[in-house]
Amino acid sequence: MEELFFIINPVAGSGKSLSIKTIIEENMKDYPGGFSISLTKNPKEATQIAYESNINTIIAVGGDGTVTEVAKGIIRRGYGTLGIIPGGTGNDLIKSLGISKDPRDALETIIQGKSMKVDIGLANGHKFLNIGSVGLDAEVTHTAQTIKKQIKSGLSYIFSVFITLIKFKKKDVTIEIDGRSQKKGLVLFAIGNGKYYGGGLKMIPDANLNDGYLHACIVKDVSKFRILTIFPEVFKGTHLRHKKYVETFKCKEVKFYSQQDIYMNLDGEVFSPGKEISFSLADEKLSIIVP
Ligand SMILES: Nc1ncnc2c1ncn2[C@@H]1O[C@H](COP(=O)(O)OP(=O)(O)OP(=O)(O)O)[C@@H](O)[C@H]1O
Repeated sequence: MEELFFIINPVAGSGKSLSIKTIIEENMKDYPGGFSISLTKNPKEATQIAYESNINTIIAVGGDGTVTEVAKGIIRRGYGTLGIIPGGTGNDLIKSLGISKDPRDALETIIQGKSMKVDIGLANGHKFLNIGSVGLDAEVTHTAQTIKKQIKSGLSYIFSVFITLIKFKKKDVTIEIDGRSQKKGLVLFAIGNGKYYGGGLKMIPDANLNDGYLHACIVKDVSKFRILTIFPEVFKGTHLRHKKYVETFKCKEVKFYSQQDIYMNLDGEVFSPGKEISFSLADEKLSIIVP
């Protein structure tokens, strides 16, 4: 049995992750491989801690933000396996991986140590694991990061949807999918390897983490009333049945040109890439512990 290294974000899930420290200490005390724990002291620090560690298997204890940060450290280091114990307000990636949201069960999965190699997304050179998006969603995430300071709840994302919708204008874009170009007015474009984002929205139900393809969902230019009627269906993934407004595809590469400056959301982090984004898959994969 190999040594395990846990990186805990003590503020994730408003302290839920910190409470998992005791669960780890109790359940790991007789673990033959040995273990160590590090608590992050500052935002983004998990990437550097993972990068500097020489322990092969590193477990992120926190929300999707912490998971992405630890993953980036492992990818930059060039070797190793990622484990996840969910302790955040948002843990969307585990839903695509089949990892339990119960920390004890998730720890049991880690001890069993079965892993799978997942695809890594690339967007203008930035790596991501779950979903990248442009349009309404990215603007919602931008708003959510502002209002989250006031509303400490998974519902902050839902509130942000309504606030952003009021001022939202469609995006005029050209999308080049594996070399085939089409002009569109769109509300939302989401692409990646995971199915869920935004705290439980099943945006790309057909996505697959390890099939070597990017999976995308486009919500075309529709009225705000129509968006409001379709939106609740995204929780179940049944929005795909509205084929007139919602389109899905899988591909190797997407080039995205917008007439307006846009925001891009990559695994919950908002970027301002200007007017052009290129989405593809990295050459390497990431090993993640799964049930
Ligand atoms: N010690 C720390 N103090 C403050 N922020 C931290 C600390 N350690 C990590 N962070 C930051 O906390 C943020 C949120 O982490 P994470 O997504 O894992 O938790 P969460 O509770 O699900 O978050 P969110 O409120 O975004 O849903 C990350 O951006 C991370 O960089």
